[in-house]
Amino acid sequence: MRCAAVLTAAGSGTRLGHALPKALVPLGGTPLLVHAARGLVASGVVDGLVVTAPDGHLGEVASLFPGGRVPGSDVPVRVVRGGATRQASVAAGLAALDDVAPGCDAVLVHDAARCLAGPDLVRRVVAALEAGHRAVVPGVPVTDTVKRVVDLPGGGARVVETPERSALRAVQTPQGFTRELLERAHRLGAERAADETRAVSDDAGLVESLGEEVHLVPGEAAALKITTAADLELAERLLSSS
Ligand SMILES: Nc1ccn([C@@H]2O[C@H](COP(=O)(O)OP(=O)(O)OP(=O)(O)O)[C@@H](O)[C@H]2O)c(=O)n1
Ligand SMILES: C[C@](O)(CO)[C@H](O)COP(=O)(O)O
Repeated sequence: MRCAAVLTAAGSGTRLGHALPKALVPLGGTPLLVHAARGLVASGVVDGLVVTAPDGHLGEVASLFPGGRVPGSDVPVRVVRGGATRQASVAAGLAALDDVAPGCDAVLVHDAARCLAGPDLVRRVVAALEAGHRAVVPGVPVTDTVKRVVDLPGGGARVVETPERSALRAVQTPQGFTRELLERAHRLGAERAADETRAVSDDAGLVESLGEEVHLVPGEAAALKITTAADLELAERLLSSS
């Protein structure tokens, strides 16, 4: 199996509130997106990488990959301009796959924001693809009780349902797909984007809307998504204790 990865790094990081776009924020002195790229490559199962960069930062992102390679490896990198949404950024990345891994038949989609995801996690996702699954997500059990709510007209919200917790998983990235399935799911996603009221927040969600099966593999705590300043502090502690 020939596997390429799309590393989504084009978000602004509004909830983090840093002066830099989130993927360029340093963790232990190294930008989040470089940590994430190294984690993918350390798995030994990624043949090429497309990075989606924030508008206005393409040169800066490219300079993090001297010679067009992930530092410390010979894995080729192409930097492309991301889109207005994560979904649009992934689609832009998919269009460049053949520049880094011509003819690849599997794709990982990974968030720069999950910068500490480790090589074992990446290998678990790819092993499930190699075993014949066409869509694979890593997930961890949910530890909070989750409520479905509706907003009230005057403000606040009302609980309408408590889903059975044992059946819930918080899903992470990298998510893995056969290339054919992911490209088909994104074509459908682009068609629906204009009139869809409920945005799909991950790639597996697009695949599910095709009626295709998505396989779950165990996730890991280190693959937390850096969303807020508190997440960044936690990641700093995890990094310095590793
Ligand atoms: N238009 C976008 C939006 C997000 N992303 C990437 O998708 C991942 C997950 O997105 P999220 O954590 O929501 O990042 P931001 O959109 O930057 O965060 P915020 O919503 O707080 O602005 C991140 O690695 C982010 O860089 C992207 O490539 N293109
Ligand atoms: C793809 C993802 O990381 C899976 O948990 C998540 O859906 C991204 O969500 P965000 O709101 O774009 O951070």
